[in-house]
Amino acid sequence: MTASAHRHNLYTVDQVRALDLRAIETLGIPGYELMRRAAWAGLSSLRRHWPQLGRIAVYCGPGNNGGDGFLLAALAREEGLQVELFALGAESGGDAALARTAYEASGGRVLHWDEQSSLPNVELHVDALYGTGLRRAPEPAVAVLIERINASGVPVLALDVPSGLNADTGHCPGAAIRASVTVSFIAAKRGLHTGHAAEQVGIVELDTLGLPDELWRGSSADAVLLQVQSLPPRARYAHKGDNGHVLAIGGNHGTAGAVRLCAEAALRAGAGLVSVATQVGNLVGLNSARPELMAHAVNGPQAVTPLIERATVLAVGPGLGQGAWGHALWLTALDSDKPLVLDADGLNLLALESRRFVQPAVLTPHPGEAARLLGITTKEVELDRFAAVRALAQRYGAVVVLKGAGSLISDPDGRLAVCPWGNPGMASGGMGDLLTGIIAALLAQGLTPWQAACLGVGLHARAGDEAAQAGERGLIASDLLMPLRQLLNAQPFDGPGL
Ligand SMILES: NC(=O)C1=CN([C@@H]2O[C@H](COP(=O)(O)OP(=O)(O)OC[C@H]3O[C@@H](n4cnc5c(N)ncnc54)[C@H](O)[C@@H]3O)[C@@H](O)[C@H]2O)[C@@H](O)CC1
Ligand SMILES: [K+]
Repeated sequence: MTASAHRHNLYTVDQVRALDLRAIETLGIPGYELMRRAAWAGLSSLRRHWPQLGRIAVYCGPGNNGGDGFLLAALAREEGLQVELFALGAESGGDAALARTAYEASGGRVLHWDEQSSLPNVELHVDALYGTGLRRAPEPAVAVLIERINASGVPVLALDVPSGLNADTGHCPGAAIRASVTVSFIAAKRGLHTGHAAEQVGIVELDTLGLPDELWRGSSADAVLLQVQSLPPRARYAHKGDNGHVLAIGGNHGTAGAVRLCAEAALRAGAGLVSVATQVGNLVGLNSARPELMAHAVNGPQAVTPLIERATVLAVGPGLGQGAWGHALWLTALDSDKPLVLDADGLNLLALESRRFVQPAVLTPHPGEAARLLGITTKEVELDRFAAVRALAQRYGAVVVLKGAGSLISDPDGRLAVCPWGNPGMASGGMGDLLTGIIAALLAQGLTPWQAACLGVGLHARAGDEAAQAGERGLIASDLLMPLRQLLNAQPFDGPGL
């Protein structure tokens, strides 16, 4: 595996530890040498981002992350920077103790932090409190320090992991550093790319500490980051029948907008034909707003069955409701053998009446829906989004997209991809309806559920980023439709990811 390939791979903390150990035991590189390289990597990132700096503060915790901080402080002093260094937590032995000795031998002073201390007057804070060894929420005195650093308005360089963020899960059990830049060592940790991480990490850089490619050979990653991708150009002789027929089922009284957004996204994502099965009262509105849609009034299973038979893929749930009408359509859709995408009330009904999918299926829950499907709380889902999405995919025999910052995609075999795009402007009504329509359209064009979910999530998030260039607040779902079309038709990228 080449250095560039493993940059898209994400690892669990245990996998990173195994790589560390392999570097030490198999390649014969001492742990202290790795720590020295980590300190160099931190200092060169500092120099790149803040070339004019004169005064820095370094906060060192009790473990090896603190060791990285001591050595960075010693190197920074040698380069003529003024360094204030605070040590927190009981002194530990091993490489971290050697690093502390090296710092003190360079003439550096170690200060002690308590809640009465004030932050030094510096131009940059270097966070070396906790790395991959975080076990629990930082204790109160450290939490106070973290809050003060975050409130100081001074930039923060985090070594390996912003302290307080669980590098395995992306969850923060308590106070956590909000970094401007995180320089991560050896391998990309998966927890820096989903959940709370979006708020904490800033710019993430990876430094592989000069380790040779053979280190990664034979080691498997836990997940991949999605790559930029689009669909290949259409055949010149294509006709609409070649590009699939999506049937969107939903739009109960008062929620016609949801099914319209879903159907319109399916059109913009390239489906050849898009039909809508909905309440009779929505027909006029749908037809006049989007004449390309074929809207049908359905009052129950008999009316929807022939529409399902003509469709390639079903998008079930936007605005469906959980009443008798929605439930009857839902059952008819699930009992057909048509590939489907299930969202919103389609998922809420599934939580009430569980089943395993025999047909190709993609489920797109947000954390609240995922919690209902798993019978746990939303907080428990957020504690470990990786475990939650894998459990869902396995339980339902489907590809599952767990939405939210750093959306995750998993299949029943445990394969996992993480979306690096998207922004908080997308936390607004209708965004999920679009995603459902996009994935359905990609399935209808012949992609597998895994490919359709990966490409669909990536296109949706990137379209959201394009649309957010005019501002995150006030971004509405329809704003994504034009960028979506452009991104879908861009040159395909032939890299890893799908
Ligand atoms: N060979 C290696 O393993 C290398 C490790 N490196 C650094 O070492 C880090 C991992 O080091 P460690 O495994 O020593 O772990 P950390 O330094 O991340 O932290 C663990 C220490 O903090 C304590 N701790 C954890 N959570 C706490 C909390 N909430 N409150 C108080 N104390 C808490 C633990 O008991 C332990 O003493 C990496 O993130 C990286 O920065 C780098 O030096 C590169 C090489
Ligand atoms: K840190």
